[in-house]
Amino acid sequence: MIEATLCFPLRTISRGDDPTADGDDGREVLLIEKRRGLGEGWYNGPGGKCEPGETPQECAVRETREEVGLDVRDLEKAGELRFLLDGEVHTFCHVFRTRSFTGEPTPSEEARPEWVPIGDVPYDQMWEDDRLWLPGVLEGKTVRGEFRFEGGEPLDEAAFVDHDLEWDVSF
Ligand SMILES: Nc1nc2c([nH]c(=O)n2[C@H]2C[C@H](O)[C@@H](COP(=O)(O)OP(=O)(O)OP(=O)(O)O)O2)c(=O)[nH]1
Repeated sequence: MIEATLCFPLRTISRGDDPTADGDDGREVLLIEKRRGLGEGWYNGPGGKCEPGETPQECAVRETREEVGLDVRDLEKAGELRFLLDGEVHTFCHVFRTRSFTGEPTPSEEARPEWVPIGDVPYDQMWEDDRLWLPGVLEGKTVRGEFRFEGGEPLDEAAFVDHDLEWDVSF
């Protein structure tokens, strides 16, 4: 089983009197367009696999720095997601969010970062399950989820079959 993390940096920008502004109140999330590996070509949060001896928080901080050059702090645990492939746990993913960071998002070989208004998150260019749990995570909720895929490796080519979700959990 792979242990992995995702980190969603959040900010609120001032939109002044912009009449075209939608209902996000200027709230944005830093997404990446993944340039290689699992989920290549899709949008996601920064993140990746935990290294031996590393806590999930340490992993999320390291991956965010490596992928987009942002130093995140004060991570808040927002979710635990289990991805099953053909009945076996394939990946256990810890999800974090934070409003504390320093640095400027910078592209790397792995990722192209982009601030996205939370009402414009491109769910049609993301893992199929993300539309089920990410909106709640971006609204400040906590979630525990299980997502079942079938069809063999790699996970990002398997078919998403069904899921269970529990909201407002404590970690
Ligand atoms: N949003 C979202 N993320 C997912 C899903 N399934 C899944 O593995 N992930 C995440 C967990 C990890 O952060 C990431 C995959 O790990 P990774 O980025 O290290 O994978 P990789 O193959 O590129 O690995 P590497 O060689 O670069 O270390 O994708 C999903 O359904 N939705």
